[in-house]
Amino acid sequence: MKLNQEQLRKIYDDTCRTKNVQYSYGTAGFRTVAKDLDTVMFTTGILAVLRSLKLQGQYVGVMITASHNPYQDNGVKIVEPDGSMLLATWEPYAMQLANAASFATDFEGFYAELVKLIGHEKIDLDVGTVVPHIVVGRDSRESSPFLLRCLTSTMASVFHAQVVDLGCVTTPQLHYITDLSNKRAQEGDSAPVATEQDYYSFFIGAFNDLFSTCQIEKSLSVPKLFVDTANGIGGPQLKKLLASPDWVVPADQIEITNDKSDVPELLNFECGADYVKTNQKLPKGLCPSSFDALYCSFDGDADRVVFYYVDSKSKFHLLDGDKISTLLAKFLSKQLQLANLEHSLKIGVVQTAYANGSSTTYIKDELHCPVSCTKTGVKHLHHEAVTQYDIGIYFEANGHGTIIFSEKFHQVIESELSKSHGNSPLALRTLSCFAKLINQTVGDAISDMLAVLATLSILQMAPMDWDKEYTDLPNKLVKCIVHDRSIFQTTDQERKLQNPAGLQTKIDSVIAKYAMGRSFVRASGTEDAVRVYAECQDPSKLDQFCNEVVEYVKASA
Ligand SMILES: CC(=O)N[C@H]1[C@@H](OP(=O)(O)O)O[C@H](CO)[C@@H](O)[C@@H]1O
Ligand SMILES: [Mg+2]
Repeated sequence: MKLNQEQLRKIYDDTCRTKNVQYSYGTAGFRTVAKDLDTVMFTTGILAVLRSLKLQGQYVGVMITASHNPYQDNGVKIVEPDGSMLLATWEPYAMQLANAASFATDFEGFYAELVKLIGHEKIDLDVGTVVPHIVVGRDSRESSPFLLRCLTSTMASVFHAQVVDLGCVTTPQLHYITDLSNKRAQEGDSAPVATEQDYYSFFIGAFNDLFSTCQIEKSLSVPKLFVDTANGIGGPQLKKLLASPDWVVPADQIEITNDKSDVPELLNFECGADYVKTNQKLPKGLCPSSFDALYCSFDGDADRVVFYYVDSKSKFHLLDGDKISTLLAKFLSKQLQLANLEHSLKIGVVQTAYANGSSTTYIKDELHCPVSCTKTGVKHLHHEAVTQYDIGIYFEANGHGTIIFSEKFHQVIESELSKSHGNSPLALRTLSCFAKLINQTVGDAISDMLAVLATLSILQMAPMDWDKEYTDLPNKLVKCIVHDRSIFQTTDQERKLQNPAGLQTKIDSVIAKYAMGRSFVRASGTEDAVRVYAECQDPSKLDQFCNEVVEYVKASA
C-alpha cells in the first residue's frame, strides 16, 4: 500500500473546515461543540487506522459521543483491541495530529506532522499485507452521522481499511464488540465481527444462568424498576434487550422513561445520571409511584448508572457509585466465604477521593475488604482493579464502574467446579455465573443494572435495606472558575495540593475545625474549572466549611 498524498490532500481540504481551535484529548477523549469537530474527526480517523496498523491490523474501536454533555456537543474516543481506553502514550499523538490540522496554514503543515508520527512509531505503510480494521459506533446525537463521515473519510479510500459501522450503540456496546471481534479473529473465525445481538445474547444468558442457579422466581423479588435513559441511546438499546424472547423477567417489571432519543434537544435535559447525581432529585418525567420502587438513571451513552428511591415521607435517596460498589462487595465477599475461597482469591474495592468517607469506612470496618484510592478517571481505577485484585470492584461516585475478574479467579473457580463433579456449592456456581454478568471491558449502565437487580433479588433486599448499610456523610462538590487551573497540582491520588505553595496548609487548617471533615481541591480534567469537595459530620456546617476552602482557592489563583 502506498499513501496517496493527493487523495489525502483533497479529503483534508474538503473536511477540515474548523481552524485555529485548540483540541485536547482528555479522560473522555475529544469533546466540544459539535460544529467544531470536523477537523478532529478527520485526524482521529487517521490515528485509529495507524493504531490498528501498529497492532497488526487488529480491530480498533472508535465511539462518537459526548456522554452527559448537552445535545449541541459531541466527541470522539478511541478504544484498544481489548476494549480498554486508548493507550496513554498515544493520547499526545491524538492531540498533536488534531492541532496540526487545526493550526496548519496548509496541507503540508499537517502532512509533516503525520509523517513524523508514522516515523516515530515505525509504522510501515508500504507493507501491503496488514489491513487496518476499525469498528465505529455513535450515540443518538443529531450531529453524529455528519461527524461519522468526517471520521471515516480517509479510512477505506486512503488507508484501505475495513470499516465496520455498528450504527447507534452505547459506548460499552462498542467496547464489548471491539474486544469480542478481536478474540474471534484470534481464534481463527472467518467472520469475526461481533454484533449488537452477540451483546444481548451474552448478557441475557449470564442473567438467566445466574437466576436459574440461584433458583429465584422468574418474577423478580425486587420492587419494580424504573429506568431513566436520559433520552439517549440507552433507551432503544435496553428496549431491544428486554424485547428478546430469551429475556426471563416479565415485561412490566422494568419500565423505561425518558426514552425519546429521536428528539435531539431532550438529550440529558433535566434527566440522566449526571442530573440526578448533581441535583440529588428525581429526573423530569418520573414521579414516585410507590415507596418501595427502585429507580435508576443512565447517562447519554449508557456507560454510567445511579440508583435512587423515594421514602414514605417523599424524601429522595441517592444510591450512587459508592453504594453500588459496597452492595456488590458485600455480596461477592459473602460468596467467596461460602465457597471457602476468601484466602485464595483477593477481593478489593477501588475508589477515588470523591468517594464518601462513610463508604470507605464501611468497606474497611464492616466488610473487612481492602480499599484502594486512585486518581479520578476510570482508566486509573480500572488499572488498579486489574493489577491488585482477583475481584476488583471499581466505581466512581458518579456511577462509572464495573468489576474485573482476574485470570486466576477463572482458573480457581474452574478447578473447584471440576473437583466437585457437578455437586458444587451454590456459592461457587453463583460466583461463576456472576462473573459473566459484568462487562469486563468498561463500566456499562445496562450490565451494571442487571448485576444490581440480580444481587438485590438474591439477597432479598429492598432499596431501603441497601441504603441503610451505611449513611453518607453530608457532602458538597463545587466548581470554581479560576484564571489558570493548571497551577493546581496534586499529590497523594489528588487528595493533597502541592501547588500553589502554602494552599494545602491553609485547607488543612480549615479541615481541622470540622468534625469528620475532609476536603480536597483539584483541577478538572474535562472542564475549565477547579473542583472543591468537602464533607463533614454536621450538615448545618457544610456550606460554611466548603466556602472557607473556596475562598482560599480563589485568593491563591
Ligand atoms: C468529580 C467527577 O465526577 N469527575 C468526573 C469528570 O472528571 P473531571 O476530571 O473531574 O472533570 O469527568 C470524568 C470523565 O467523564 C469522570 O471520570 C470523573 O468522574
Ligand atoms: Mg458516559
